[in-house]
Amino acid sequence: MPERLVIALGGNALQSKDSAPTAEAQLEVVRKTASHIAEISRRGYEMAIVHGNGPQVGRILLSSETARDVVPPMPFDVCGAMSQGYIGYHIQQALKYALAARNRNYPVVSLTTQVVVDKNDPAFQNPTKPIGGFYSAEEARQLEQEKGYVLREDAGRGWRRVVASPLPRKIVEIGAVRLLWDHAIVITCGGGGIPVVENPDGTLEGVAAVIDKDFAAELLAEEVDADVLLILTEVEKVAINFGKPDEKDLDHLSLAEAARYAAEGQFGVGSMLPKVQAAMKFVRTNPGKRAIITSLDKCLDALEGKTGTAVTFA
Ligand SMILES: Nc1ncnc2c1ncn2[C@@H]1O[C@H](COP(=O)(O)OP(=O)(O)O)[C@@H](O)[C@H]1O
Ligand SMILES: NC(=O)OP(=O)(O)O
Repeated sequence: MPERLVIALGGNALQSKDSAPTAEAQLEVVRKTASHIAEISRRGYEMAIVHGNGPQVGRILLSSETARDVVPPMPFDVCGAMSQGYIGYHIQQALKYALAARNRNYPVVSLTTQVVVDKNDPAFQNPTKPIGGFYSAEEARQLEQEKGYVLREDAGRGWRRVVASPLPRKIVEIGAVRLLWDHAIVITCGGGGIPVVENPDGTLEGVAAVIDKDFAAELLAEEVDADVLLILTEVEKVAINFGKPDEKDLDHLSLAEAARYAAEGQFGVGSMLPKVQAAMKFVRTNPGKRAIITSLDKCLDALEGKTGTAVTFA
């Protein structure tokens, strides 16, 4: 049986820090990302792909709000759906090409995916998810006053708008993902999924939030009974004492070690911490399985156990 992967793609798989955040620049980065994913597919793994959307949904929202005198602004959930659509389109197009270059005529499909959140999730009272671009402290103050945004300093890189990031509870389209799994590479739960709440009468309603894509990928991995949750980001390994002279890369983290380091504050809140938490949840629920945190360009070596940080139950 081929190993089944759920791959979570981080920001660097979609955008480069060195270029303007245009659609064209994104497609160029996505083409490189797609060649890594196509190579994973060529080695015989089955997979679904989850991607982030923080920078993209923030910019769509800003465009929509800026043009409010000309066209009615799009609600937040619709902006999330738009980000899912265009990022999925880029990955779908680039991956088809990268697979064909390896003589793999394998279908790729991106699925507009809604993810149910709890409307009483405390995250709605405490926005934490950075979206869009960066501002100076002065611009941030001005935006807070003029537009009522909430902005926070983001890891020494500048100020960013933050929005609620509730936990994913249920993937609405999971039945479609399961049907598609045996026939295609499915791009799903993009941007963590379009956040919706369930009304008492069973109807769904979009809400203003951005779900963490690593947590959504974890839920998906549980739901499709994946063998591996593969979280791809900028760093090859999770470290302790990150950014300090005594920084130490970790090849392996047991659940107990991960919990201890997390309690010590070893993982960046809003960056590495959610990845480690997602990995912990996956192996807690599936004690025989593994989660891997590594960089995009090391993904194959990491799957073969040669690098990356493997998170396992024991
Ligand atoms: N303990 C740690 N070990 C490794 N990287 C860490 C650690 N704490 C924080 N980080 C940072 O977290 C980043 C990954 O988070 P982020 O960039 O938000 O993820 P994403 O790839 O999903 O966009 C790494 O590139 C690194 O800068
Ligand atoms: N939705 C989400 O987690 O996006 P980022 O990975 O871009 O923060």
